Amino acid sequence: MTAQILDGKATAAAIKSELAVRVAALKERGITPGLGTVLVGDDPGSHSYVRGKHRDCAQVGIASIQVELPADATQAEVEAKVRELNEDPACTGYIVQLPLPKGLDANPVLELMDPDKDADGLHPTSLGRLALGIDGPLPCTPFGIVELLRRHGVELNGADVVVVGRGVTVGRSIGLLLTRKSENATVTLCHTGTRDLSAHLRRADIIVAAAGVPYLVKAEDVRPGAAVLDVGVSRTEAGLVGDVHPAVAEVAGWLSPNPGGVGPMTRAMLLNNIVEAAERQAAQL
Ligand SMILES: Nc1nc2c(c(=O)[nH]1)N[C@@H](CN(C=O)c1ccc(C(=O)N[C@@H](CCC(=O)O)C(=O)O)cc1)CN2
Repeated sequence: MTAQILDGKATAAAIKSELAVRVAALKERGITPGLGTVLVGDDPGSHSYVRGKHRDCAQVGIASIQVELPADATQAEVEAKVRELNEDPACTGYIVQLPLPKGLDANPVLELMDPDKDADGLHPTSLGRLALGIDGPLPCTPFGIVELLRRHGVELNGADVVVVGRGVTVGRSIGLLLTRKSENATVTLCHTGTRDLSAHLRRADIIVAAAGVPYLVKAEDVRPGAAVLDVGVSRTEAGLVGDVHPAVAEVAGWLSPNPGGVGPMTRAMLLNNIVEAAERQAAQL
């Protein structure tokens, strides 16, 4: 068996075309959505992701506000930038690129954001809304995964989903999305304390590998026909390496590759969150 590809690049392009139409409609009503980004430090991955986010904005007609701080910025300096974006009317939504450099605490920064401008769905209010089933911005990577599966016709209803990794951007929140009535999946969250990871993986209909451990998921861990999404990425001497071993493609029914899978979807759902927030704002006019 060779897995069918869950093509994040093509799916994200289709979503961006749909969003461009909605942005044009907002502009006709005098509303220009604007994405702000706060990028601290010189991590090359974070710089590349943020560049990608602003490139996407230009493609769909969303305005860009870019805030950059050096790696030795203080907690107070980062928080001051967040306060500025809270007050900036041109910025309808924004994100703080994670992780922050060592020595900075992301949680107080996220808490300081205006929840109505949270484009990442990572503010405590947004995560609380998700837990309570109240509409609001959804975390971009989990949202992108759901959308990628949905647009390829991969069944979530009743599926056994095994997630590996408990980071805040994926593992912590994806269970909240996938166990909603609309998705109706059963979710197991595995992490470094999990006793027999292979046993969990082998019974999964869908695997979301978001641990940041090179080739953690091997072909022998995957049930034939399962859908496997490679989310984690590690920078090694051999270049960027995902969490899923290439031989998994011979066993899985569906494979979301890395790159070209969940990454572009994360960016597309960020734009979606910005457009939805602007539409909510337009409905109040
Ligand atoms: N504030 C946030 N920080 C982080 C998030 C997030 O959702 N919000 N997620 C990740 C990084 N991330 C988004 O910021 C991200 C990761 C990957 C991609 C992407 O498009 N990847 C491409 C490859 C790009 C390259 O090689 O440089 C792909 O997978 O094809 C976009 C965004 C952690 N931080």
